[in-house]
Amino acid sequence: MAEPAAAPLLECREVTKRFGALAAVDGLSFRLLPGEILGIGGPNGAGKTTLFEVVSGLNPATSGSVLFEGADITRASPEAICHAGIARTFQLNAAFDSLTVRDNVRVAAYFGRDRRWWPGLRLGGATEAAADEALETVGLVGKDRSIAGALPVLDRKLLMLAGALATRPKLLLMDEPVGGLSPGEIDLMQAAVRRVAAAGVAVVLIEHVMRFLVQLSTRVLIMHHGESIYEGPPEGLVEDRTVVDVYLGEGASRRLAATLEEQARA
Ligand SMILES: Nc1ncnc2c1ncn2[C@@H]1O[C@H](COP(=O)(O)OP(=O)(O)OP(=O)(O)O)[C@@H](O)[C@H]1O
Repeated sequence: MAEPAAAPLLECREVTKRFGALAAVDGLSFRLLPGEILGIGGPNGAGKTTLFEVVSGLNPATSGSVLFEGADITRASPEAICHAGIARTFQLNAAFDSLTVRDNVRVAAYFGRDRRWWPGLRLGGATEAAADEALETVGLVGKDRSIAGALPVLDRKLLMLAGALATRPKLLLMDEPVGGLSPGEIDLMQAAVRRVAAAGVAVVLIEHVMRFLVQLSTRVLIMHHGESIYEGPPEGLVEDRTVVDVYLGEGASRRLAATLEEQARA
C-alpha cells in the first residue's frame, strides 16, 4: 500500500491580494511540507513580498485561504500567526538600532511567547534560552553586546534572522536574505539557513540571487504577475522556456545550469 502523503505545514488555496485594480497575488495555490526549503523567485513586482504579507497577516488576502497545520489563518492577526509558529524576516533590516544585539533578540523572544500574563522587568528562563539558542544558530554569540545600529550589513541580517528564530517558529519566511551581500557573505548566510533547516524549521525564502536560491531550495516556485509559472525542482528551472524568457534570460540561465552541474558533481 502507498505511504499516506504527509500533511502540509502551510497551504495557500487560490490566494488573491488586490490593491485596487491590481491583483498583486492572483489565485496562487501551493503546499509546503514539513522539512522543505521552498525558494520563491520571479521578476520585480511579481507579488512575492505581497505573498509574505498575506501569510504573515500584515496584509490579509482579498480572497482565498491560508492554512497552517490545517488551521485557517487567513484573517488571523500577525501576533496570533507568530504564536502559531510562523516568523519572518524583511527585505530591509528591522532592528532596534540603539539596543544591543542580545536585547534585540530578547525583545523578539519575549514577543514570541504565547502567554505573557505578567509583564514585568525580568525575563523568564525560557525567554533567555530562546534568545541564547537563536544567537548560537546564527553565529552572533560573540557579538551579543554590540549595538545593533553599528553592525555591518551581514550581521544586521543575521540579527534579524536571530530575532525571527527567537520566537521559536515552525516555519520561517525570509525575504531576500542575501541582497547586497558579497559571495563570501552569501555562503555564511547559506550555512546559517542550513542550520535553521537542520533544526527542523521549514523555510520559504524569496531571493533574486539564483545561486543561493537553487543551492538551498528543495523546491522552487517562480511567480510572474501574481501567478505561479513554475513549481518544481531547482534543476528544472533552466530548462523551462517560460522561466528563461520572463525571468532568467539566456545568460543567467547558462550560468545557473553550470552552478547546478557543479553542485551535482560535489
Ligand atoms: N501596499 C501596496 N499598495 C499598492 N500596491 C502595492 C502595495 N504593495 C505592493 N504593491 C504592488 O503589488 C505588486 C507586487 O509587489 P511586491 O512587492 O509583492 O513584488 P515583489 O515580487 O516582491 O517585487 P520585488 O522583487 O521587487 O521585491 C507591485 O506592482 C507593487 O507595486
